[in-house]
Amino acid sequence: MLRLGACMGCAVHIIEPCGFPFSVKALRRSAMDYIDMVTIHHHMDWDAFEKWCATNRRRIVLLTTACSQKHTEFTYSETDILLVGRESGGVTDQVVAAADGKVRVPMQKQLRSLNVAVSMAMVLGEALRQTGSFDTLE
Ligand SMILES: C[S@@+](CC[C@H](N)C(=O)[O-])C[C@H]1O[C@@H](n2cnc3c(N)ncnc32)[C@H](O)[C@@H]1O
Repeated sequence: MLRLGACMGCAVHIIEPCGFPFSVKALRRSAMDYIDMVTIHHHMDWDAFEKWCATNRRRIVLLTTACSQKHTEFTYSETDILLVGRESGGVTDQVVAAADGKVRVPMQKQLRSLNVAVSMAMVLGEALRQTGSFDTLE
């Protein structure tokens, strides 16, 4: 995800409690030198993240299998925050309630879900395409 953010020029927000020990050292191990090329916002809890979004007038667009809106039928803005849940447990009801929009990547009916990074890459790709942001990349 950090590599995706670095390559696409998108900031990454990490909200505690996250599913892995957060430290620059640990992130550097997995994201290698890409970590120096991505802006990381680290929020101590959900309330802090929501406050940041309100202060910075950001819309929260939740990626979830539990909605009917296809990710290709949603209209994105450049300042949207695309939010994914935990690999293990998804998101809480509080997070679902706070989302300004929800999108689902269509899948084969009998399967449960994509993984976090793959679903994010697909939705981010559509958002970047719609907002013309790919034009600013090489
Ligand atoms: C592995 S899934 C979580 C599975 C978890 N057991 C659940 O029931 O939510 C991790 C995250 O990836 C995202 N995700 C996975 N597949 C998706 C899809 N088809 N459409 C939208 N988001 C998806 C969601 O944000 C989800 O919270």
